Amino acid sequence: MRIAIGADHNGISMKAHLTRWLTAEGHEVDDRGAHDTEVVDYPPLCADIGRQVVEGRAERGIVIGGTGGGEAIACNKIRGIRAGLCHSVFLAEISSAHNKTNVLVLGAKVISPAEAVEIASTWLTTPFKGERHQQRLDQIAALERGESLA
Ligand SMILES: O=C(CO)[C@H](O)[C@H](O)COP(=O)(O)O
Repeated sequence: MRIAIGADHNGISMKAHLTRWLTAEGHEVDDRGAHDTEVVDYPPLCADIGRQVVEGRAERGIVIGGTGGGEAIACNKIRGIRAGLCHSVFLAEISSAHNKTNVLVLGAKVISPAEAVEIASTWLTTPFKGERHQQRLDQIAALERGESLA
């Protein structure tokens, strides 16, 4: 799978760890930065990763921050992105099975690199369940288009 990965200054080392693992698993990884621990703002990075996905240059994206909360908010501002902040294997499973997330967000201050690998592995391999969950994704897409569901 083609995966675009990015991290702010808090996630550099976790990004390197995940990139090594993803590459060893046979994925094609595009490391979009940051490339050092100089303090950076994460919204431009989130926008870049999101656009890589919605414009088809990557099938999935992974973004790493300190906690990942702001990164998830920023990624979800990009039309077509469904970003899930997952700090457990269970959340990663539901994020793929129910939410069909196309960006995984992680917090390097919250989980270990080994946990990040387990979470990413589950997120990448869990299939979307469709059915009633597709109906909800359709409703989210309508919200994104500015439609009122009420
Ligand atoms: O996780 C994050 C947002 O949710 C960021 O990584 C975090 O807010 C960056 O903060 P700082 O510049 O103090 O390292």
